[in-house]
Amino acid sequence: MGLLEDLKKKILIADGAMGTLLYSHGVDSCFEELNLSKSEQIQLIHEAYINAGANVIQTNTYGANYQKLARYGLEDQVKEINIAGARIAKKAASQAYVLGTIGGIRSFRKSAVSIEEIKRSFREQLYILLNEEVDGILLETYYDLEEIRTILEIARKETNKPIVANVSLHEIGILQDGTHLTEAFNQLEQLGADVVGLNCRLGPYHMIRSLEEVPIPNKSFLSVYPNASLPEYVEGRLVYEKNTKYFEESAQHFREQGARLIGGCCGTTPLHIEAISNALKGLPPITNKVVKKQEHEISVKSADPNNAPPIHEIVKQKRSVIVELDPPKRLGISKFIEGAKALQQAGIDAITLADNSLASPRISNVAVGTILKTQYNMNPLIHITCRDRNLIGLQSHLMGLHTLGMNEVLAVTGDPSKIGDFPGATSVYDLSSFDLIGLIKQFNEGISYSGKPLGQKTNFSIAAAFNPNVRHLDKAVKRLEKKIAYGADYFITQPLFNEKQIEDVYEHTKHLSTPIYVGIMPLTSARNAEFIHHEVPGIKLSDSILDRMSAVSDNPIMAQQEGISIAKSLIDAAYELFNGIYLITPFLRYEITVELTNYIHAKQLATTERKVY
Ligand SMILES: Cc1cc2nc3c(=O)[nH]c(=O)nc-3n(C[C@H](O)[C@H](O)[C@H](O)COP(=O)(O)OP(=O)(O)OC[C@H]3O[C@@H](n4cnc5c(N)ncnc54)[C@H](O)[C@@H]3O)c2cc1C
Ligand code: MET
Ligand SMILES: [Zn+2]
Repeated sequence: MGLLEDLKKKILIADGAMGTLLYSHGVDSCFEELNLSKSEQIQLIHEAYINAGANVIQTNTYGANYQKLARYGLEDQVKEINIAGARIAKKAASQAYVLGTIGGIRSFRKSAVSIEEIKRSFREQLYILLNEEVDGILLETYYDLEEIRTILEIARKETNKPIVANVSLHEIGILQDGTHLTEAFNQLEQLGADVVGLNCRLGPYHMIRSLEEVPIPNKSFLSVYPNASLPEYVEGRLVYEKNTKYFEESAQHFREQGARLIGGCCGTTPLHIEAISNALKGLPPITNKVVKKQEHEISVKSADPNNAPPIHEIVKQKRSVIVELDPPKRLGISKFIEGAKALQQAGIDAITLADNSLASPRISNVAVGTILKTQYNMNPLIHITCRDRNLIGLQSHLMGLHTLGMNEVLAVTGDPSKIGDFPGATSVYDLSSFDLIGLIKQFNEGISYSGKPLGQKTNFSIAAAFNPNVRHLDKAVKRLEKKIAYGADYFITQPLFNEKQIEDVYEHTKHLSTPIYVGIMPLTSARNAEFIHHEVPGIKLSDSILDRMSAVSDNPIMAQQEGISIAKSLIDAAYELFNGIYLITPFLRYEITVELTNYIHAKQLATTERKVY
């Protein structure tokens, strides 16, 4: 009799957690290494699950791959650890089937490990486990559909043994990339999974609700390995509920949803497995069920469109000036408001508000942006960094901006904390700038990161950063192309200080139809020029600019005038080639950026309009 033949006829009980059980026993190191150093402890756990009623157990090899073992410096022991894991489980198994388990590597951070590295590490573990003649392969805790699809394809080519493919959900019925569970199961079935199912992250309640939306698969069997509950922090440790009675009831519901392989994931213990086993004793599997309508099919309506056209449309059609005026570093905003009003009067298209630029805290750009918008009818463009907010904070921030009707955003990585006022502060970087652009684009489709409907579509016009102050402009342009692919509507550059460089940027980007605002930052003194030249990564001033500023180093008024005059020459160069100019106001000296705005508008009157971007 094989595992699949058994599943045709009956419900099989699987085992529960290994990792969290060891953790609850005080183990805080690499769980899989215990296959070598404490094999009896692992064997006792397998036996406890079998005594509790498990017909199917899994090897203690969930994280025994190159990538995860490397965190403990154990990457050269992949072979020994997997061999030992398989042998211990087989020794404990008696009548039970032994699945060789291979856990997912990516969690929600797609870019962390490349698909090539994942393939390599998967193949290595797979061959070892197959070589040890396990009864089947268990793929578990895959948040990333691309990852499990890729490795399932590899596994299916390598073996005819049963493969169980378990994904982990982000929300009820929905995977991280927004795919509905029914669709995910279909794909896994088509790629040859014999059993498809769910494990980890959610407890029985959310898994049952998820399965309610999924038909019983045609060709494969359904598995479910819920966590015991949501975890709680108690005295610094994660603790799950000891809810065995609840597991008895839940087991009945899993059966009603068509599950045939039922076990547990994090937080479950032999007592949970005993509860499931008792609840289902002698009960046949269900073959038919009524499928509930998918909850996330709520129609998504567009939010009220903003009256002003988005910036990327404006700059496609006409010359456009946007000006950065940073929120103050100290409390009190009267000078800031004065500056904003002066720039508004000068006729700029948007005022851009940095997000703690140079990694130093400033008054929240949303706070000052709200005042500008609601009290002065201005159009704030909000910079958003990935540095200061985790995924939860970013989504909340975006929903807040939409609610306030602020649709202009610039998605950037953010300057590193090291350069700012608090060099020890944590930098979050849950998302890269690419991911953030992609997330905002997805918001425009009305879908959150997890694939959950937002109830409305947002109208964000998405700017992205372009840093041409790099050694290889080609590479920077490749990043632009990638940002466009992720959904960037237009670009804003770092300040440029060299006419020749502006031409280079044009030559390298003229194949793109995405508009670019060229950054111009007026220098304010010779020291300011020296600092930028020598200390700001990537930025180099031309010799002539350094000389010009140095010549007026004794006279602050003349230095400011010289800075403005240099900025005008740079504007002249940019004006020839680009529709968009992005002026950066130094140290809240808005009179400088007002003067430059007036200069651009005067040029505009004097020259014939040309449509270039
Ligand atoms: C218009 C504009 C506004 C900004 N506003 C803010 C702000 O409000 N707050 C703030 O903290 N920071 C701000 N920044 C700074 C920005 O976050 C940093 O310059 C950051 O290092 C790059 O951001 P990015 O979004 O361009 O990142 P990415 O293009 O995603 O770059 C990320 C990383 O890759 C590196 N990189 C970029 N290009 C290349 C290349 N060609 N080759 C190799 N490596 C490369 C970068 O150095 C960076 O470490 C702004 C930058 C610009 C251009
Ligand atoms: N089944 C494995 C274990 O219990 C994986 C859990 S999901 C992080 O250790
Ligand atoms: Zn788990």
